[in-house]
Order: sequence, then C-alpha cells, then structure tokens
Amino acid sequence: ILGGYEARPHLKPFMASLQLDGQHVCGGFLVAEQWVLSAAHCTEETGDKLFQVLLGAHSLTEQEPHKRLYRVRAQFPHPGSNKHNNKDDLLLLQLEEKAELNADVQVLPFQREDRDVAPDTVCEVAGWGITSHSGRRPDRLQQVERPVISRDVCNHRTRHDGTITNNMMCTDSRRRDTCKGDSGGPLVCGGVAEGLVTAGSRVCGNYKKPAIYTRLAPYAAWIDGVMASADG
Ligand SMILES: NCc1cccc(Nc2n[nH]c3ncnc(Nc4cccc(O)c4)c23)c1
Repeated sequence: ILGGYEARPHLKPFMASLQLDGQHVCGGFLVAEQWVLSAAHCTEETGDKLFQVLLGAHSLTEQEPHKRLYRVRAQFPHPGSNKHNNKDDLLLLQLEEKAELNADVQVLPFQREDRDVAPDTVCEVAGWGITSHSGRRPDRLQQVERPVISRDVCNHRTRHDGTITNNMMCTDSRRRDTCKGDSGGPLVCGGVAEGLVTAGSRVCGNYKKPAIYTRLAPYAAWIDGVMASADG
C-alpha cells in the first residue's frame, strides 16, 4: 500500500496473508470458514507449490494471540484466469481445516448484487504490500481509503484504454494506491467486499494507471459452486 497508514490492529479480521516459505506473497480474505479468496495471478511465480495462509495477524513477525498459519488442502484458480490479461483473476484456497473464528479471525461477506459501486464512493483497501517505490515491505498491516472512478474514465485511452470489462472496477491511484503484494486483498465498500486487488499494469501511485479490481458479484455462482463441490 502506497501513501496509506498502519491499520488498527485486528480491526480487519478477514485479512489473510498468502505465504511461501514464511514470506508474504499476496493478500486475500476469509470468504467462508474453510475458504480464502485471493487472485489467480498470485500463483504465477509459485508454480504448483501450495501457499500457507496466515490468519488473525496484524504483524507478520510478532507473536499475537489469535495468529495462526493454515495449510492449504487445494487451490482453485478461476478457469478463465491466465497470465496474459487480468480476466477472471480469482483464486479460491481451501484450508486444511476450518479456521478457528474469534475476535481476530472473521469471515467477510462479499457483494452478490451485480450493480456497479457508484463513482466517488470511498472504499478501503488493506495489505502487507510494498509501501514505497523502492520496495519497502511493512511488518504490520497497512490500509488506505480510495474513491471509486467510473469505468468510462478508467477506460479512457490515456488510462486503461478500453481493457476494463464489466467484471472489473477502478479506484483513483494518485499517490495513494495498491502495489506489489497487495494483490488478492479485498476492496471493502460499506463493510462489504466489492472487489479483489489485481495487479493490472503493475504501476503504483500514478494517476494515469488507476488501480484495478476484479468485481466479486459476477463470480458469486463460481465461488459458491467451488465451495459446495469441494466441501462435499
Ligand atoms: N496499483 C496497482 C497494483 C496492484 C497490485 C500490484 C501492483 N504491482 C505489482 N504487482 N506485481 C509486481 N511486480 C513487480 N513490481 C510491481 N510494481 C511496482 C514495484 C515497485 C515500484 C513500483 O512503482 C511498482 C508489481 C500494482
């Protein structure tokens, strides 16, 4: 997160850190007791290695009462996701067991009504992604508030030039923005997850490249279907 600030500890109990060999790679959030939702692009550099999922954390390193690292039973990237574009950039992770819910570990509901969030709505995005262009990695969860911008503005030829589909949404990226390591985290508007951070052009903090999110409402059936099929 560029231009943000440290979150109030454990006030975002849905936040997940997707880790490889103890290293934060991507964000995500608890969408059900045994399921975390993140971005398919997060598996690009991991091959077929499985993530571990850290829940209940504020600091990535310090001991905290409800912090716990969960093994992943299976990872389900959306079948339409691919490394050449931002389409269908979703990844469902089934935890080895149901997460133990408590004050610091809670499920976050996601938007199921397929209607655009109004432009200028101020939403929140949090993550352990880099906090400077030089790549500084925070130990503690950061957050920033960002206004939604319309798809038409985001699709202008000087911005994302028509690549933003109805399944995506954008927020202003002037200075305050998402960045490397924030992918997969939720964009929360009025207490509901409306989108998932996707890297898009990978540019951070430049108003000419607004932040892009995969909208969640269009994928409600896929999310429910995978969870139902794998839960058995
Ligand atoms: N703001 C959109 C957004 C959301 C999520 C991730 C991203 N960026 C990135 N995703 N993956 C990346 N691998 C390498 N570099 C990256 N961006 C980067 C790194 C240092 C300085 C800087 O100005 C930008 C990214 C960008």
